[in-house]
Amino acid sequence: MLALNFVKQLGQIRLDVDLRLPASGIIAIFGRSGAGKTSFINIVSGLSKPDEGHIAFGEHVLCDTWQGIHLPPEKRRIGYVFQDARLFPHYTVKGNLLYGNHGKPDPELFSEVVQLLDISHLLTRYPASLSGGEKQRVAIGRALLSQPDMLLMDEPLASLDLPRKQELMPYLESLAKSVSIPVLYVSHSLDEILRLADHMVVLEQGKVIGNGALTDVWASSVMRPWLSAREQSSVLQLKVSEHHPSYPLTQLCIGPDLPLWVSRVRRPAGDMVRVRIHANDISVTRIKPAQTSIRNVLPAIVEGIEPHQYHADIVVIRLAIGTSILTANITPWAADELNLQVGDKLYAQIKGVSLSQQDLA
Ligand SMILES: Nc1ncnc2c1ncn2[C@@H]1O[C@H](COP(=O)(O)OP(=O)(O)OP(=O)(O)O)[C@@H](O)[C@H]1O
Repeated sequence: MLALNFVKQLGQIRLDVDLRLPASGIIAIFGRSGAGKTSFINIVSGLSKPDEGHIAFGEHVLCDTWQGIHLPPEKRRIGYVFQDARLFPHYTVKGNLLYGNHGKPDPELFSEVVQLLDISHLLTRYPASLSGGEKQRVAIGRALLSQPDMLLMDEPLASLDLPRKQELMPYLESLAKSVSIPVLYVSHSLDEILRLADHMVVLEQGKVIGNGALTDVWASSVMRPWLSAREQSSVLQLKVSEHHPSYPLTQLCIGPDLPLWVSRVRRPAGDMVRVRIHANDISVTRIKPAQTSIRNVLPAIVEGIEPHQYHADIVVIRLAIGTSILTANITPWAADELNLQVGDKLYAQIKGVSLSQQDLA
């Protein structure tokens, strides 16, 4: 477990953090510009000192202002990937990768990292001849080869144009699936976070206003101001049940005896996949429709009904389906005509389910 408890005055803003974070997986640090994200990870890395605080990874205390402990960055066993790759221009890619190991890495780890990031063909090249995405892959490789206990990534895609972002994303997705250390990943891109993170921390004006599993934070009211009506969605982690024998479809399990059919995924039964269901893609009906083209018509119970905070033409319905909660956007007219009440039993028709590109067959 990563225990972070510190305060630091940053001009007008007081950064005030008290968190216990998981010991592995990608932990997104999200918030507006100026919320304190970079200051937060600079304190974890040791580049900056808190006014007061205690930071420990398991038994390893990195900082304790009361005991006078403040390990310098190089003693913290932390890998850091910045927005710009910051490679040494006079070293080849291989030289850059070996920098943190005094030229002698574990050969097995070296080939694993080179393979993960697909950089074997770049090893003899110099940074000046690499694209922005390739440079970032090398920077990530260098950080991993230093065998850190923790990785900090501060907007690693921010300086790249869209095609380069798309080029790097599959490597980050592979990294996300393979890391066994915590990765603190600063970003203000919700798309990136949805594709990569397991856990999410939301900062506002230096304070932690959201912290937990990504699916829980995503469903919480904390995220409302960031999502337009079109982007409002539920994010669920569901188990693969089976693949359709005739059609390119896969059945996921959204609850006991509740199948959710999605485009075919490339994972075997039993694996978990993350899906996103937009609130605008769910409609509700009191009677189970017969002979509909929509494959996913599921029994649901109304858990909540509230007007949309920012859109007068939308009513947000929270639906319990199996063990999941989904939100649906409907018009106030439809809500009145259906005379919806909390506790009502309905059918939810789900028109679309998005999956990550990596999960699709
Ligand atoms: N050493 C400092 N002295 C005074 N103010 C500071 C200091 N460092 C940061 N700040 C202020 O603290 C706030 C948080 O800055 P920080 O860079 O951590 O935010 P951020 O969330 O990473 O923003 P961005 O997304 O724009 O990078 C900003 O208002 C910044 O101006």
